Amino acid sequence: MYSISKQFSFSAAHSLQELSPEHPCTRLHGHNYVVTVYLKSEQLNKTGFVCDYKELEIINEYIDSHLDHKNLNDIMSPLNPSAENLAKMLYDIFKPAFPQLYAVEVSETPKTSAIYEVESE
Ligand SMILES: Nc1nc2c(c(=O)[nH]1)N=C([C@H](O)[C@H](O)COP(=O)(O)OP(=O)(O)OP(=O)(O)O)CN2
Ligand SMILES: [Zn+2]
Repeated sequence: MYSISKQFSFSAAHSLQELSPEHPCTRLHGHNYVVTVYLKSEQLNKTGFVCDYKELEIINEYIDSHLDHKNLNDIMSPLNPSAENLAKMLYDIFKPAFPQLYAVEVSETPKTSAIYEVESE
């Protein structure tokens, strides 16, 4: 099995619900998000690629136009804009265009990340 990944970044704000009132993440704050998409295939195309990284440019375009410098609470409502929910949302958006997509990772800080991954199809 071959696997490839590509990273994209954007800046956005959010506040998290369903936390104790004293939790700092209930307040509006921002992150420099990093999104990593993972694609896999048992076979390579004639170029020797799972998929040309260049084909993933539409992911960049989506992130730039829909997520960058936005409030994720507006975009993801009624979902809580956690990294986990954002990873699943992006998987569902990009899967139709990229059937080899099997995971999306969302990192809010250099020390944390959440992954939505489909085990096997
Ligand atoms: N499982 C999750 N936990 C948390 C999420 C999340 O999306 N999923 N999000 C947050 C906050 O939005 C934010 O990411 C804060 O994270 P945290 O690691 O607490 O950030 P800090 O910089 O404050 O961490 P330090 O403890 O200072 O390293 C919270 N949890
Ligand atoms: Zn946060």
